[in-house]
Amino acid sequence: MVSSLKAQVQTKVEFDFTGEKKRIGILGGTFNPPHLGHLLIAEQVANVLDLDMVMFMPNAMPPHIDPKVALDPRHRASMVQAAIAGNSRFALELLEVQRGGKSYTFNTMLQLKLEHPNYEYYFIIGADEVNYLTKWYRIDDLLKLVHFVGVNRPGQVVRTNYPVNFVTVTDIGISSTDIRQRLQRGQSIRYLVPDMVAAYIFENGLYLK
Ligand SMILES: Nc1ncnc2c1ncn2[C@@H]1O[C@H](COP(=O)(O)OP(=O)(O)OP(=O)(O)O)[C@@H](O)[C@H]1O
Ligand SMILES: O=C(O)c1ccc[n+]([C@@H]2O[C@H](COP(=O)([O-])O)[C@@H](O)[C@H]2O)c1
Repeated sequence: MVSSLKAQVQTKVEFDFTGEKKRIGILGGTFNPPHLGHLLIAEQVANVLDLDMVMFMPNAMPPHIDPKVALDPRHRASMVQAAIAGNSRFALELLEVQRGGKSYTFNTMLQLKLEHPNYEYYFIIGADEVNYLTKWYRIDDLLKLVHFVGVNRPGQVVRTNYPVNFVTVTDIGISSTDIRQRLQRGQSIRYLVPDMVAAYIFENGLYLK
């Protein structure tokens, strides 16, 4: 599968010849802004699945979201960097931000899989996104590149025929939408996001209108 798709990769690929095997979680997101729900699901999935790392991967342009709603990717990436600071198992993956344009996960994972053929990738998604997989770009091909890991999200009942491995995490009803709305109303976001993310938001005057 991977070799037959090599020709489709437009971007520069750096191959990994070490042959090292790793179990890598990917938490892709718009992170507009990142919040404690993201950190919690990454931590708990990493523990249950014994992952070596979880890469937090902000998208450039979310494929199916109004791009006007999402902040500049550089701000979102900076906030992710602030959010994951201090956790040695978490890292920032900038591939989509650097590539720019619409961030289709198939294109991204194809490139990562070519670079690291010995890594097993576990793509973590919340229950809302599990229900949406039918709409993802080249979903059947993507399923050959990654294992999907679904997690529960309050208010979301999962219905899917796709092969998703479910990990039960502590229910946490935080969303970026709610945080943006609180900021617009002048309400506190303390304890919803890490302090460093709140500081970044206030220093840069984000989400005020
Ligand atoms: N509280 C949560 N519980 C479980 N999964 C979550 C939670 N928050 C986000 N996720 C999952 O994390 C991934 C990235 O989420 P995203 O950055 O879009 O945040 P969001 O809170 O869903 O944002 P928005 O409210 O703007 O849609 C998605 O797969 C999403 O389902
Ligand atoms: O590739 C697709 O078609 C696709 C469609 C919807 C979402 N995604 C990815 O799923 C992740 C979570 O998306 P979101 O919109 O909930 O932030 C993020 O990495 C998106 O780029 C990918």
